[in-house]
Amino acid sequence: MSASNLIVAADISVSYGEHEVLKNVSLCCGSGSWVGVLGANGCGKSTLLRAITGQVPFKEGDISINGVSLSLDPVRAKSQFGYALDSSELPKELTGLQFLELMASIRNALPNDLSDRLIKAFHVEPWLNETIGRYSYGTRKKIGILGALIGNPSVLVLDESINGLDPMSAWHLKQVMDELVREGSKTVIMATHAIDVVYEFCSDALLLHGGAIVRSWHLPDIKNAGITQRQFEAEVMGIMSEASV
Ligand SMILES: Nc1ncnc2c1ncn2[C@@H]1O[C@H](COP(=O)(O)OP(=O)(O)OP(=O)(O)O)[C@@H](O)[C@H]1O
Repeated sequence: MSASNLIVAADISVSYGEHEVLKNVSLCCGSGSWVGVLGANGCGKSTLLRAITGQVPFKEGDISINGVSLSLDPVRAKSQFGYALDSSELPKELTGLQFLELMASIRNALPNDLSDRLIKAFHVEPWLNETIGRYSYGTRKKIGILGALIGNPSVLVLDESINGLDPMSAWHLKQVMDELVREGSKTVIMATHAIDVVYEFCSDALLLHGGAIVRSWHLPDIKNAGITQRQFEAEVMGIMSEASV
């Protein structure tokens, strides 16, 4: 990964009560990287993203976002990323437009070309003056993604954001994320079960199991070595089934 690390997690552990979900996890995501977090249901992918976004406390270690420590300066650290809110976390009583305006006011930002482009590409314009509670699952996902992009943050955190989008919207989202990371100044971290998307678009992949990162890949290296998507998928499945024994 790149020398300029926008997300650094050093030796963090996260528990819900007595249940320890992440154990001494460390990772670095450099600028210009798109990191896919893979793993079986319940392995802790969302928990890792919640720790990175300061929504669950971690024990030991630290997390820094764009060089700002979440423990020492949580407000400034949280201003460094855009997090695509889960459809269940969105304020149902606000219209889509009010939600986007709220995000813009929190981030002291104006709507930018990118949000305008995605609003059109996602075909959400007709919904912007409706309350979010009336949206379909996919439309709520789209508004969450649009909210994350407001203010042009250096770090984008996506939790299963492609899941539930119609194919055209998913295609636009992948293109936009690809363009953003290729510009070189951003990093995207994305929890997903879509191994095909990880193979095609991500620069790096991590596999979580048993509360730990059990394997990581730099995708350009494996592609240069001639490993196909099917072989990559088979390798991931092999490790997941071995790890489950
Ligand atoms: N708020 C919570 N309180 C208690 N336990 C929780 C909470 N959130 C998650 N867990 C537990 O933590 C573990 C990891 O959950 P998490 O949602 O991070 O997994 P995941 O890898 O994102 O799963 P999925 O692929 O199904 O989305 C699970 O055992 C889950 O039951």
